[in-house]
Amino acid sequence: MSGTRNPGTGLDAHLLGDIRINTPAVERRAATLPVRRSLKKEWQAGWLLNAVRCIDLTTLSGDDTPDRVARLCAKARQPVAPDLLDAMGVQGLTTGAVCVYPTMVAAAKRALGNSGIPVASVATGFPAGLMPLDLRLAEIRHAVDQGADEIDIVIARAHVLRAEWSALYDEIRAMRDACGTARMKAILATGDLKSLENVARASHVAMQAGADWIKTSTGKEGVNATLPVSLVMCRAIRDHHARTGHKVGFKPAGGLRTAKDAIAWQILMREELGRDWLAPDLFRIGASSLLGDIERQISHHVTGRYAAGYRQAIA
Ligand SMILES: O=C[C@H](O)COP(=O)(O)O
Repeated sequence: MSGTRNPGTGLDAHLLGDIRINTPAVERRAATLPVRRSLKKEWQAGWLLNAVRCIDLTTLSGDDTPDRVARLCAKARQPVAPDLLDAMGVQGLTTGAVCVYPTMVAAAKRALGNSGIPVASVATGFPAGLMPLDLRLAEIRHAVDQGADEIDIVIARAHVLRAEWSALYDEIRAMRDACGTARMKAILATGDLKSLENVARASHVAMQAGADWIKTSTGKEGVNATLPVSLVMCRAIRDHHARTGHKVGFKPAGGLRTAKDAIAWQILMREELGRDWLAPDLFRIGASSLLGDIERQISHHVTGRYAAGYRQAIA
């Protein structure tokens, strides 16, 4: 990530109290986003390649093993078949990061070697976050000791649902301190937060507490990333930038499976936040099974036909 980090601010309770969301207007605007730009074919391929470099290629399963993580890392290093990239004149394409559980960080670091691809680790009792705070902080420190470059924390949803904003702020601030030089993504688990107002409030608290990115979901909630929720989070990011001058990144995650999804979310970034938010330092897509469809579409762009599924064995 280039540039300075978001240092956060004090907790601004007034701002939280003033938040009002016009839900029908948000839903209408979100519905227009996927159809907003009719992309020329060449541009579509460019947007798909950009999506690849912004993917946090993820495995967060109970049956993860170091071997599976090593295979995922091989895919992160070479996310699209070299012949397709050659045909498009593209070199050195990698995913934005790989994202794993803390016990898999060492295996990911080994497999990624000197590729420069960051390892992101979930922590703080992912996905529910229902562990004592000292254990959640210890888990962050463990992941950082293992070599994690980025930490994806989960917030305690109860603090949002009970409007305990200073407790939420203090916890996230302590997590940011425990991360040290590792960049911190704050997962809001928006599917658990009950209202778009709560999504906006939690976004602001996380940014005020120093989150480097705010992220929609763990992938384990009943409802994961949606465009309306993402729109509300992006507007909170825009507002934070206008107030403080600091740019916070955005990471939609959970349920993003198709090349169409990848393009819709990039249009959202472009329309609501601008070009700066289309690069991996400010935009990541958390996904375990998106890359396969993107590669299929790229293959179709280059060869005029869809490749067989076995060519995109992972992700
Ligand atoms: O952070 C990433 C998510 O856990 C991925 O969710 P997914 O498996 O639905 O792509």
